[in-house]
Amino acid sequence: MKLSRLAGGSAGELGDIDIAGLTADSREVRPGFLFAALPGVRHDGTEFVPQAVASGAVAVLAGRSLDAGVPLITGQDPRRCLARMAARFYRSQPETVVAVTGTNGKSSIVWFLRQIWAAAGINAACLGTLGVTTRNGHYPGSLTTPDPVALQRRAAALANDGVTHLALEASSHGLAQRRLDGLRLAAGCFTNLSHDHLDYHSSVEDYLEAKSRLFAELLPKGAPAVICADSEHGATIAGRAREAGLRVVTYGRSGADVAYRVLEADLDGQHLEIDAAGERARVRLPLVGAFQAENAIAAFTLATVLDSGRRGALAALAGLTGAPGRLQPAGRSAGAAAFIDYAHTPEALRAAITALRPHTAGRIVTVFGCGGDRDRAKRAVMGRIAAELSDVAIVTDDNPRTEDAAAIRAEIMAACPGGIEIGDRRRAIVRAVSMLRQGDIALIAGKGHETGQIVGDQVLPFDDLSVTGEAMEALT
Ligand SMILES: CC(=O)N[C@H]1[C@@H](OP(=O)(O)OP(=O)(O)OC[C@H]2O[C@@H](n3ccc(=O)[nH]c3=O)[C@H](O)[C@@H]2O)O[C@H](CO)[C@@H](O)[C@@H]1O[C@H](C)C(=O)N[C@@H](C)C(=O)N[C@H](CCC(=O)O)C(=O)O
Ligand SMILES: Nc1ncnc2c1ncn2[C@@H]1O[C@H](COP(=O)(O)OP(=O)(O)OP(=O)(O)O)[C@@H](O)[C@H]1O
Ligand SMILES: N[C@H](CCC[C@H](N)C(=O)O)C(=O)O
Ligand SMILES: [Mg+2]
Repeated sequence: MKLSRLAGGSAGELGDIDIAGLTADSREVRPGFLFAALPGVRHDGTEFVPQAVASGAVAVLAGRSLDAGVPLITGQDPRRCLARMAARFYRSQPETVVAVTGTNGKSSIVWFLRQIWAAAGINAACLGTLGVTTRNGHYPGSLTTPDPVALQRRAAALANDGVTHLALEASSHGLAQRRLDGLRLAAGCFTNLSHDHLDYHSSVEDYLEAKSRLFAELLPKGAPAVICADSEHGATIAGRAREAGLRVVTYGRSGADVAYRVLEADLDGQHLEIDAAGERARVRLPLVGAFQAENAIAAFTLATVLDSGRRGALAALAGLTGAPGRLQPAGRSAGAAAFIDYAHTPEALRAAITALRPHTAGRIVTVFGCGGDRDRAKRAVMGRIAAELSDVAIVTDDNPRTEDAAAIRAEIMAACPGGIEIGDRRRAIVRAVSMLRQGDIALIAGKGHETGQIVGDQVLPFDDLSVTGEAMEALT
């Protein structure tokens, strides 16, 4: 593609060069590429311009003027320019793209929405922490919201494969770093906001600001903003959405547009009563836990506010398959049950333990830890929540990464009175399961679908689901 077209006409007389690809990483530059020199957390990408040019970059995008020795495009917001260039470069995207943001629930909602669409015969995909899922299969990914070049490349590949509907996760990093700024969005969803990533965002306000970009800046006027009415920050986001000319739609126990209540719950699912568009319906959701009902209702609201019929969407709820690692059953024996869950934030841990409480007359034994090289402030809070809400709390290792695992556990233990410390995750799980008596539940939290444990720079194979399942089988 010609540089002038790629730049949206802003490259002036230098725009006749052909651009073969684009990247923000000098190590990935190939001959004929445009290199985007972006300001980062650790480096300023302009440091790498000489290296990029030496590797064959024929144009540079930067936030300020500099002597690159090749045509230079400057923009005040180079991350946004890169996202838009990537969209022009890869050209297509699925017709309907929905972005879901919030601290918790994103992966679950996009996972459910894809299934509701698929049940209506739509060729749909979802993209996020769990990777990309289409009707043809599942492709693992690494980031929740990929960088804009990878994201636009993927969106185009999906569209070229006939995918018309895409539900994707908009992480706060992704929104702050403009990774989604090249997409044409049809609707947005806000779930909730609670303590997370305060190592990256300077304050809760800054974190909320990143999330609100989806509504204030990215969605086109008139698009639906689907917001959880039960969330503390829902009203703030709804205000921002209205100011931006969006159509606010709320869901939840107190939702104005889609309201629901749980009538009955057991270890295999729950009966919901749903009020939407002046009609009341009952559905059996084959998933456990209050937060899963909330996420399923979010997906139902998104589907119906766009183009899916209400009746089909209700029927699809009854057939939903849970997202891997989200309150996923991991075995039942001797009258006890075990679940694994991806709760790695304080509110998620609270939601997971609270979700299981109505399902047991017995005790809840919680196994959890905290990841290294991540927000330290959440460790004590998670310790307190686990101690308060569970009957037994076992503190173990999550992904220590480059930190000292014992030091992470000590920060949790300091706020987890009565907690039992077992660093080795397998031993912690086996111990938790061995404590179970008739009616008890074990909750193995923090790693959900992950299949490795990150220790230093190594990823050691580890899977909560199979370790817990084996321990449950051995329980008599
Ligand atoms: C903290 C964070 O979000 N970092 C992202 C950020 O990197 P950075 O600001 O640290 O980059 P940097 O190292 O300072 O370098 C600045 C620039 O120079 C470039 N560079 C760097 C070195 C070099 O040799 N050559 C070169 O060109 C880098 O590619 C970058 O563009 O910008 C990079 C490129 O634009 C991203 O790839 C990188 O994501 C890294 C991989 C990452 O791990 N991000 C995680 C924390 C993340 O985004 N997580 C979210 C949230 C998940 C959740 O909600 O739980 C996600 O969406 O997954
Ligand atoms: N609606 C919700 N309210 C509160 N907690 C929730 C909700 N949905 C999910 N959770 C908790 O958050 C965990 C992660 O859920 P999910 O993967 O759907 O969220 P996410 O926003 O994609 O998270 P991440 O940012 O880590 O990708 C769940 O395992 C559960 O513990
Ligand atoms: N996307 C999140 C996942 C955290 C998962 C948890 N197991 C941990 O390692 O803290 C992160 O990278 O912060
Ligand atoms: Mg996710």
